[in-house]
Amino acid sequence: MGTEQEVSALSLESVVEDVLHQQEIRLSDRGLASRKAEEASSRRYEAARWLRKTVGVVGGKDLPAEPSEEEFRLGLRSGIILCNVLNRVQPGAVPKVVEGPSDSAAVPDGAALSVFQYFENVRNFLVAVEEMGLPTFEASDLEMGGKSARIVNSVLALKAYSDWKDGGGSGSWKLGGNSKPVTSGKHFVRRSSEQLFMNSYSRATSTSEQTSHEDPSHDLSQAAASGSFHMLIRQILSEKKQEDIPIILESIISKAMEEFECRFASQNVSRMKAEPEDSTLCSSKPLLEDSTLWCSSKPLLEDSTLCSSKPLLEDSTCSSKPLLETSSYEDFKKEEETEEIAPESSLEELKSEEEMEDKAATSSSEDLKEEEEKKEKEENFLKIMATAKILNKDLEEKVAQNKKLTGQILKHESFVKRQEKDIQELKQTLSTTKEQMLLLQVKYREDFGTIGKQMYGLAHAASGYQKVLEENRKLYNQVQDLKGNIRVYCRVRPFLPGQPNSVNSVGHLDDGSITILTPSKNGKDAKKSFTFNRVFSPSATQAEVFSDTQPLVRSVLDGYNVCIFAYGQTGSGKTHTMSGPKEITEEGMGVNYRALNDLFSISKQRKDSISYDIRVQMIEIYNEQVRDLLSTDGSIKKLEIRNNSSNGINVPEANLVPVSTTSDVIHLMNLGQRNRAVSATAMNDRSSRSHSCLTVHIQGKDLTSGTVLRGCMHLVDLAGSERVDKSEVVGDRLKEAVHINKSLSALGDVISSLAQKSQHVPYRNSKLTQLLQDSLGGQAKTLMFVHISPEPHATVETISTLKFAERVSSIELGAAKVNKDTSEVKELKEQIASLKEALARKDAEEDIHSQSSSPDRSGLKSGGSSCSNLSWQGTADEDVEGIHTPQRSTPTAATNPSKKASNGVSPMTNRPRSTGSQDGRRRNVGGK
Ligand SMILES: Nc1ncnc2c1ncn2[C@@H]1O[C@H](COP(=O)(O)OP(=O)(O)OP(=O)(O)O)[C@@H](O)[C@H]1O
Repeated sequence: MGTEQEVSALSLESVVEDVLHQQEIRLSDRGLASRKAEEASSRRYEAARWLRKTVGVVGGKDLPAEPSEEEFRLGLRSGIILCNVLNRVQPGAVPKVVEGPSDSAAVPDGAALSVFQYFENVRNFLVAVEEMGLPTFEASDLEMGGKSARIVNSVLALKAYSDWKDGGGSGSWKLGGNSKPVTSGKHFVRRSSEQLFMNSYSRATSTSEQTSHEDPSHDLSQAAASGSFHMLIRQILSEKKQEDIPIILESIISKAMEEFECRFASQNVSRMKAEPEDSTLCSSKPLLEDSTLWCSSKPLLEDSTLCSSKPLLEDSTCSSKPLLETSSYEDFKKEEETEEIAPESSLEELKSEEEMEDKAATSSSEDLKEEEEKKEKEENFLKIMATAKILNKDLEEKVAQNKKLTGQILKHESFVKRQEKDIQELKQTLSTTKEQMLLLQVKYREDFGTIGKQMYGLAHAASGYQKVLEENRKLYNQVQDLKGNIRVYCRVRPFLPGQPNSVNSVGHLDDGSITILTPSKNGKDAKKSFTFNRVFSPSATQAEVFSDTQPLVRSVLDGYNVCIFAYGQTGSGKTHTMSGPKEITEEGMGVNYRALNDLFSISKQRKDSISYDIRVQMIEIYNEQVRDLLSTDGSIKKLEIRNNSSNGINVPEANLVPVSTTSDVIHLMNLGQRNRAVSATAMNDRSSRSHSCLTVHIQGKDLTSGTVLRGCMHLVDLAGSERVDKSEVVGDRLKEAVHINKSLSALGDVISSLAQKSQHVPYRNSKLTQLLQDSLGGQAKTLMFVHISPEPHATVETISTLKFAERVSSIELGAAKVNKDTSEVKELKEQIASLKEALARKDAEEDIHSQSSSPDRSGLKSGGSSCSNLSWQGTADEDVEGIHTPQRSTPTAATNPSKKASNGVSPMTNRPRSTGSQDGRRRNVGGK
């Protein structure tokens, strides 16, 4: 509200100020102001000189002879000079003059007590002067600058009165030359002097508390007098309601306008009525003219409504007080008449009147000017009216705007109400939604519970499915085991660095089959496909290769015999698969290392239930000689292979080294590699010139039952078959190649026999077949890695190799059996052994006894020996098929002439051996 009030007040004030300012500018344009100033100065000097002359120095301070307006005002401010001079003129007029300090400068102007006392003086002076019927002024005129004119007038009137009195006081005294009897009482209708003073005083000390807000026009007059129009408007509006402001402002303006119009009308009437007596009225009342002029130059601020602040104006011009004061032209006329019927004037007075008339005549031109000025003032007034109308219009517009704003506020209010209603509805919806959410949560929880149960069932079913799958796999393996098929994995070597690799003999390859291309052939001969248990591409890693081998390796710990052997053409990657590259890295480690590491970790896992003893042998068959690769004394001993060993060790003379860590294995492998016969050939710069065999012997004792499990694993890296024309070997290398090829050929024969389920299997045709007899024809689990090279020039050997592998994979060995000795079997074995020993001892004793009693019996004995030998020979015969050829040869040659034929020459003789071999195998199984 404050801002709007201020704006309204300011706009109103600015309009008024603007008009006043324009008026002043016009006045100054005509030099009126300067003229008035000159006139005022001369009158002031006159008054000052008279005062000085009459009272001299009063209150310790002299009044200058020609004081400035300020000096004049300040000089009389204490009222002492005024009271003194009045007492001189009219002794006793002011009974008590309050004297101030001798030096008024010593007391600050603002000292409250002094000021109050001074007001007392001034008040007394003004009352007295009023009583004398002389012109007065207002106490506040002494306080404010620019207000000395009325003081001067009053002083000069007193002077005139004094002069009149000094002149004898005859006749009636008249201000300005017109006789005016002091004793005749009041010559002008006026309010009481007390009221006059109080009005003056109240304005001088007016505060906001003293201002009535009930009547805006009154406030207007008050404020205009105090010069704080802006403050007033603000004050009026401060306590009003927003919607009342335009109405109040409108009321102020309309009152102002009414006042203007009234005044304007009054002025016109006044002028019209004054015109016939213009010469007398105007010429005889210079003071009145001044006042009129002053009054009309301040139409708004100091108009008739503000008359209370202009006693002089009230006194002199009724026309300026049409509303509040009762003075009017009629009154004025009456007074004039009263004056006219006053006591007769003296001759001098008449003279003076004549002079005045003359003066009036001479000043007629000035009157004309005055008339023009008045007209101009009227025009100005009309302009002010127009401005006021514009202001009114502005106000009306503002009222309209206010109404519009009020409408908008109402709209907003209804909008806010709607919003509140919406919010309530939303809150309702929210609470409903919350409830629904809670219900949903409960339902979801239930659903989740149900889903959880179902999931659990599914998981159970899934695990069951996994179990079934596992079972299937087991069953498949069991079928494989029962059939005793030799597993065959095929691995294709990648092209070696620097080799031309644009043409590849391997056409197609997947997990279980491989197709070899023969570009030289056409038609269906150009492609040959083979199927194996597993086919590894050239990119297969060592780890991938081993992962498929791992289950087989682990079965050693369960008491099975396992044989893994690498077969292939020279340079096809056999050594790489079994041992790894020349520089062994963790990723490059071959099956040998990985298998042993795996055995170690499993045995550690089972250490609480089974105690394992792991030992290794490493031998090679070089030029048909068995050599110990773990020999540390540098001597290469020729070793024998025995297949009837009860402890499963076929080469008992070879070093059997216990191992328990990977580093042990690495150490042994390095030793074996160093001892192995390796040479560079045209096909392979590090060609193995021997078959090497790493044999792992494991014995596990069940810590609970005492059952002993024995497993044996042969990890064989065969020497590569080579076409000597291609390998370009001569001398020792050629001899090696011949032996290698011969042993591989013997292996091929054994495989063929086994594949054809021949009754005779020629194991003893080579050391290699003798060594692998248990694995190829026994209860072992056997895996062959068949290696091929991708080079096209090796295609013939590749196809031949793969055909051989196919034959191997068709071999059915029968179910592998666990080498498990229960304690009862052990006992029985021991009993058999002791009985055999006892029988042998008895036989020996009997032999000695019969030889000593009868020489003929020696031949019988020999025959008996032969039987017994037969009996032994049966075992020996097994040895013939197996290992103990030297032991076997002597008794066989001596006791069984057909033995020679049994060396694979005659199928007839071969059959019982073969059966014996099969029986031996069975016995061996029984023995185990
Ligand atoms: N899978 C393979 N990845 C990378 N290189 C291989 C792979 N197989 C073999 N080689 C490399 O081929 C070369 C011949 O391999 P390796 O010596 O193992 O053949 P081999 O069949 O043992 O030969 P030989 O019968 O003459 O002893 C070696 O340099 C070997 O590192």
